[in-house]
Amino acid sequence: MKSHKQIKDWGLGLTTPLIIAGPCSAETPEQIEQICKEMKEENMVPQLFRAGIWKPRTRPGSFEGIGEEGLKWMEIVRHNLNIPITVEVGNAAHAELALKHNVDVIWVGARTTVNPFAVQEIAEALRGSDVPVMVKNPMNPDLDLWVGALERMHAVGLDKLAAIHRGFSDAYDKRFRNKPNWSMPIHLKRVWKGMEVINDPSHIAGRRDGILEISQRAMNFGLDGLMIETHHNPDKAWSDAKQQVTPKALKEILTAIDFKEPLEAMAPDEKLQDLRRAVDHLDDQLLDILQERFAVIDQIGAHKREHHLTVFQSDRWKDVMESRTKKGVDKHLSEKFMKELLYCIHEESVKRQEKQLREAEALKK
Ligand SMILES: C=C(O[C@@H]1C=C(C(=O)O)C=C[C@H]1O)C(=O)O
Repeated sequence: MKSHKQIKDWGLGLTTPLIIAGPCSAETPEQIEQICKEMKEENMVPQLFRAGIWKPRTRPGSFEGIGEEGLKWMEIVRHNLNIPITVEVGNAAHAELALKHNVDVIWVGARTTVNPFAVQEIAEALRGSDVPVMVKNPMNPDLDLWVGALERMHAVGLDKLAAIHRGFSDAYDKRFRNKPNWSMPIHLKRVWKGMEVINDPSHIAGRRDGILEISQRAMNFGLDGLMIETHHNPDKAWSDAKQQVTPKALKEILTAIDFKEPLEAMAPDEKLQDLRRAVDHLDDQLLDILQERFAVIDQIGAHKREHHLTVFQSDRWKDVMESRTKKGVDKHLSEKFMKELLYCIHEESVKRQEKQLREAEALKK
């Protein structure tokens, strides 16, 4: 897999869990100054200060960001708090301006990640610089698109990379502003070894009282940091008012989180090794059972071929689904898990039987 530099090797003195905080948008020099002041007073200076300078808005008419002027205020923050700064870029012009103002870390937003043209344009604009780039997940849960955006950065020589999980747009589930998909960062870490994923609970929850819970879950899953929108007067913020927290509330949230240790960093103890051996053994049994089940499925397939029957049998399938789901639920397995598992098994069954049919037909010819 592509080699990249992890957050600790970006040369900015950052460590994980990386805490990034700052307002959704830079609004005025006074606003930025006040946030810094309260961060200092609360002894809650993050490792990296964020602010949106250009805001991609769903509909025209809302605040679209202060523009280049805000970058000058950000440079003052760096001086004032003595920490690096990060802003979002959405096109090549933004990227060039960010470099001109020595922004320490650049991030690509979800609405940009979905567009490979825009991502490529940004990558080209950053070519030759050594700036670290964090890529937010695309709006839709498409792992390849996310990985692809990171690859585009890597291909122009940018090797200080990280990802941000900010959740995914969902038409129906309105419990979140952007629904988290915890498997997605785990898959990303699997396909790109060592890729760190920061979590953005502000955009996932969409409301400040949901931030702690989402942050805790992100830490439970082993994500590598948090980006939390912070404003001295959240209710009066020019964008994302509902999801921003004060520096004081940020401190309370961070104090309440139980930060977990990544297990990879230490050797598993005896107890854990024993339990894992038990899991290994059970998985072997599970595979034997599956092998047996598919052997019977193949026999049913042969029977269907002889008797000219279709592979998919809806009444039987409905019965299998309902009875197994109920049995699973009685054994404290979730209904969702049971259905997903059974769908998966059934799909494989009908594919195998259909393949048998195709092969038999090919032999006849
Ligand atoms: C095995 C069969 O073929 C298909 C596979 C099923 C399964 O995996 O349990 C059930 C119904 C069919 O759609 C069958 O007809 O019994």
